[in-house]
Amino acid sequence: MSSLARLHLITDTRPGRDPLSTVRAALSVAGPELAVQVRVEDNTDDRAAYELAREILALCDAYGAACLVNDRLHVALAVGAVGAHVGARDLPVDVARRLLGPTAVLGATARDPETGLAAVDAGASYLGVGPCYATRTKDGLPDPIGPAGIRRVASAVPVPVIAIGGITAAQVSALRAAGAYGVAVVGALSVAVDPARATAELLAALRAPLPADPTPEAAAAAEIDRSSPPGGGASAPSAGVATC
Ligand SMILES: Cc1ncc(COP(=O)(O)OP(=O)(O)O)c(N)n1
Ligand SMILES: Cc1nc(C(=O)O)sc1CCOP(=O)(O)O
Ligand SMILES: [Mg+2]
Repeated sequence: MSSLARLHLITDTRPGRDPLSTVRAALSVAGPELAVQVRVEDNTDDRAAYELAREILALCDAYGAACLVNDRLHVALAVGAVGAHVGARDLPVDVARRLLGPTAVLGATARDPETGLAAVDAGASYLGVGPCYATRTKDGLPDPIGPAGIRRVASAVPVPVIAIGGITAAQVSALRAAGAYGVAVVGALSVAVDPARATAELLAALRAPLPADPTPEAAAAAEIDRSSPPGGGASAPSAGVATC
């Protein structure tokens, strides 16, 4: 895997969900632009977690996508996943880094800049930051932090921030503008009527230029404006801009 994917699909293994078909649909659209995080319910036994991770890793390999395992580092190691994700109630980040080795992808949950910086010091290669918005997928979370919370963490740390919690394609632009490198979703894909289409919409939002980003044409035009002022000759100061 060359660089961290911007779209992370986290598996939904709650009753009535079909994680494998959601992963297949998402991979068929996103290929290597997707990372899949295998996350199982706390009461799922290790054998079932291992079997699911093995199947998902095989699917990811077929599409050149990265497979990460949530919480259970022994499962990540057992199946040969590219990395794992840990949070406050899991093994500490430095221990996870030691177990996974120096080249593994290692995500850590952070909800504030201090926790984020500590996780990076301990070896995290990206941060999962949230909950951005209200979510029904996980109980017991603190209040949503919104794009402002993403900005606080993203502006403080030198690693990619993956925003999480209540995210659909509609929120991606605001989160990217706040500094998120990418997003992680559960429900936006697992409960979608058409998960392939929902994946395409998330990807389109992640690929779209941000409002502040000039188009290549506008950037080129601005470059020409800067180097050749109206009428030619030396640059004329623009109104209200002091020059020395
Ligand atoms: C990308 C990403 N961000 C945050 C989390 C949450 O991890 P954690 O706080 O350990 O909670 P659980 O997912 O283990 O319930 C995540 N999994 N992925
Ligand atoms: C697993 C998880 N962790 C979160 C955190 O903020 O740490 S939010 C979350 C659930 C995300 O699911 P959905 O995309 O359906 O809202
Ligand atoms: Mg965890």
